[in-house]
Amino acid sequence: MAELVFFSGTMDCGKSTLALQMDHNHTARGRQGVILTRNDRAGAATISSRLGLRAEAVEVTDDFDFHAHVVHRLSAGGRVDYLICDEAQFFAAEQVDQLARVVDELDIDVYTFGITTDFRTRLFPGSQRLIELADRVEVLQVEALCWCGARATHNARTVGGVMVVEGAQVVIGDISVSEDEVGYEVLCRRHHRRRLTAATARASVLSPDVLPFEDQQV
Ligand SMILES: Nc1ncnc2c1ncn2[C@@H]1O[C@H](COP(=O)(O)OP(=O)(O)O)[C@@H](O)[C@H]1O
Ligand SMILES: Cc1cn([C@H]2C[C@H](O)[C@@H](COP(=O)(O)O)O2)c(=O)[nH]c1=O
Repeated sequence: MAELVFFSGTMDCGKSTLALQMDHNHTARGRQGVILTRNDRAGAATISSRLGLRAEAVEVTDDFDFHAHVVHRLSAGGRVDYLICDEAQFFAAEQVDQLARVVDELDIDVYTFGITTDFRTRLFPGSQRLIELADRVEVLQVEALCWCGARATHNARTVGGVMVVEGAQVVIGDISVSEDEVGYEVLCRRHHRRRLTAATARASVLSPDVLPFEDQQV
């Protein structure tokens, strides 16, 4: 029986790498799939991983209908055994419902990949609907780490290394960006709550006005 699976985690935990690996493994066994994504950092109609892998993909737009897209391919004589859907947090809730229809009515496996929460720790609409509808939610095994060494569970948005809490939900970006750019950093919940990024933690340790690092409740 086909299934709808949501592989989730923080930014930089290997989701796109896993998506490309899964596509490779299925293709190697003669299965035919379609890769789809929305707003990849590398540009439109592309899926990219920080390990250097990338592939062409179908770009999902606001008015894209997953069910209609697959039916169209099948009607044109194509074969579709599975869908790989990256950056699924950016999909609309209705689009996730369409993915569930693809699984249930067309018996096609749908593997989705995305971050669950935004820089304010709120669920993205696509992720929320996937958690509600998926047959399985899988948390990636490769753990991204907070600067303190604990497992990173949350995504912070930064400007010049300082965490910000105001702004649009969607701002395409990356970790490790230059000082003046909007970027992201993964943190444990404790440090996300305290808005303590690697840069601000370093600055507070270096400041003569604060207690030594180990004496602080960080
Ligand atoms: N130079 C490197 N050497 C080994 N692994 C790396 C390197 N750069 C990135 N990675 C791995 O790639 C992961 C990020 O993969 P990616 O698929 O881009 O993540 P995501 O899609 O979840 O944001 C990192 O967590 C790390 O494990
Ligand atoms: C937390 C957060 C992230 N984003 C964007 C930033 C990136 O373009 C993607 C995540 O990509 P990754 O492959 O998982 O690294 O999401 C955003 O728009 N808003 C946010 O709050």
